[in-house]
Amino acid sequence: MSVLLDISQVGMEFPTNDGPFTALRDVNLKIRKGEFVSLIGHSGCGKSTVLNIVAGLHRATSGGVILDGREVTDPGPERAVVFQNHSLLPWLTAYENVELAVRQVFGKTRGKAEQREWIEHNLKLVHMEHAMQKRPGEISGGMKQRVGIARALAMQPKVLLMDEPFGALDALTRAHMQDSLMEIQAELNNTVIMITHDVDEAVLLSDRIVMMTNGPAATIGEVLEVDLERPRHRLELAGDPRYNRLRARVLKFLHERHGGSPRNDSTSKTSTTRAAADEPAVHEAEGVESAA
Ligand SMILES: Nc1ncnc2c1ncn2[C@@H]1O[C@H](COP(=O)(O)OP(=O)(O)OP(=O)(O)O)[C@@H](O)[C@H]1O
Repeated sequence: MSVLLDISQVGMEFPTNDGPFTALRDVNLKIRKGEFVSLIGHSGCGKSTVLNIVAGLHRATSGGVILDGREVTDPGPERAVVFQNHSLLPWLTAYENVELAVRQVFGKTRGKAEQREWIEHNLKLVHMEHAMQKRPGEISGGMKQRVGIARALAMQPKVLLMDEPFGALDALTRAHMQDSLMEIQAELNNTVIMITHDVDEAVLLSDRIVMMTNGPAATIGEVLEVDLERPRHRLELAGDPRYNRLRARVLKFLHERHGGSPRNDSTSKTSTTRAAADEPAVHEAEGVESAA
């Protein structure tokens, strides 16, 4: 499989009142088409900065990002972003929020009826067909995130960027959303980069988990291949020793090598000690280049 997204030697310095602050240094990652990659690391290590650079919202101060052969210099519809807080326009219905994005991307190439069909199709994908005419103020947090995901999918992006998309949801809603995302992924095979603080979420959803070191000058510490077959079912995986080894590997990185603890408390359930017995495939940062 060929590389779709190439993050190469990315560094980021922010100007501050105390002089330049180096948030990222030498971030290298190649992502293949159809891959689902999670970024995990302690709060403030630079995950959102990486995502924002890929989105074109920030310009890296060194290195750069190539998407499908073109350098990323500014935001564009081929890189749709789903934020933690839905970012829907409150005065528009769910349908109209998706319509806005569809018009932006397909306004000139698809007729009105075709656009309507496409909007409805994407709202159906996220199980929101029953609430298409509701405004964000009239639906739950999980439903708002579903609309945000429908809006992003409807743009048919080359890469879908998700910044803690389920971080503000309760555990049960979050689990439903993860299952929905896996279903959608099975159907569409999108290329996804998702930031998460939840180790279970990372293992359940990802093909690879990219673990970032603490800042300043954060970089990629390790990359873990999640070679669990799909479809994945959370209940079956809970008793699967491979799942637990992968989970423990991420926890080990977060707790032992880099101190502190991730924000999401679902990470505190399993001890890290079993990871050593039969280590899953882990690449040190340098190995990322050759792995891709
Ligand atoms: N515009 C900015 N100016 C100065 N420093 C910044 C700016 N944006 C981010 N930073 C700093 O860069 C570092 C990385 O921030 P970033 O938001 O990318 O981390 P994160 O891993 O996404 O954090 P969290 O998990 O808490 O969302 C932090 O130390 C942050 O304070």
